[in-house]
Amino acid sequence: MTSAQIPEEPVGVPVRQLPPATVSRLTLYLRTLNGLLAEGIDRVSSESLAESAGVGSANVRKDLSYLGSYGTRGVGYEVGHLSRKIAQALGLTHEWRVAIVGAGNLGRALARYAGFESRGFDVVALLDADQMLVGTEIGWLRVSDADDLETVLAKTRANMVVLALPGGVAQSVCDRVVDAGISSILSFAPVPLSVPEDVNLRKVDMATELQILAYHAQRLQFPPLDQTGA
Ligand SMILES: NC(=O)c1ccc[n+]([C@@H]2O[C@H](COP(=O)([O-])OP(=O)(O)OC[C@H]3O[C@@H](n4cnc5c(N)ncnc54)[C@H](O)[C@@H]3O)[C@@H](O)[C@H]2O)c1
Repeated sequence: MTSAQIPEEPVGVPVRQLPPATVSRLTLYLRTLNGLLAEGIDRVSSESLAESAGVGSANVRKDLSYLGSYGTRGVGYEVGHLSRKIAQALGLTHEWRVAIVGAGNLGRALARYAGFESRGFDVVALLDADQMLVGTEIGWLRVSDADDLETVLAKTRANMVVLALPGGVAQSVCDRVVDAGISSILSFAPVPLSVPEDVNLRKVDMATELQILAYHAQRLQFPPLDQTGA
């Protein structure tokens, strides 16, 4: 069966539970595929998809097989079909409406970033507790009062929340967000947060990422003795 003959999955329902590394790579493939679509290219081989996404071609074939997509030898994958399939598996065919809580340096930068919309995320609200910020315009958003969190989330039909708050208030705001019925939360706060099991919480920790990078940089600079032949 060619990829073009594979029946469509119901919108937004992943074919099966995907390994986390596959989910990360799918986002890379999707970016590449969307670039190809924009250039009017309608076929891609697993090798060139692998190369442009910066992963191995065996990874590509394995990852795409989870979605039921097996390219045709010598013909490759149909770009439009594959991009829709990945978007479905990643849940990107849903309407994601993002509210950012905390309009400080980070929240403002995120709110002004124009790249979310093209990736399927509509930033619909920006909230802060500082009355000097409430009512000011940042990008195309007016900062709402964090006291009105529940009302703003309901009014804007937000279904995803980004916490760009100081650590000290993050848990209490997170609890309110969860009580308001939000089950997808991305936190930048430098503290562990607890949420109920049915809530997806992702944490972005740049300092940890930098530490990991430092570790790898150090290994490159000072390779272990057995690799130098010494
Ligand atoms: N994870 C990362 O990679 C990363 C990188 C940078 C910053 N951070 C963290 O992100 C958070 C935000 O960073 P920042 O530089 O924007 O800080 P900031 O101090 O500039 O902004 C924080 C904002 O939160 C608001 N706030 C405080 N309490 C609130 C509440 N109860 N409800 C709503 N708003 C409230 C403040 O008024 C302020 O505007 C910090 O916790 C910081 O440590 C994380």
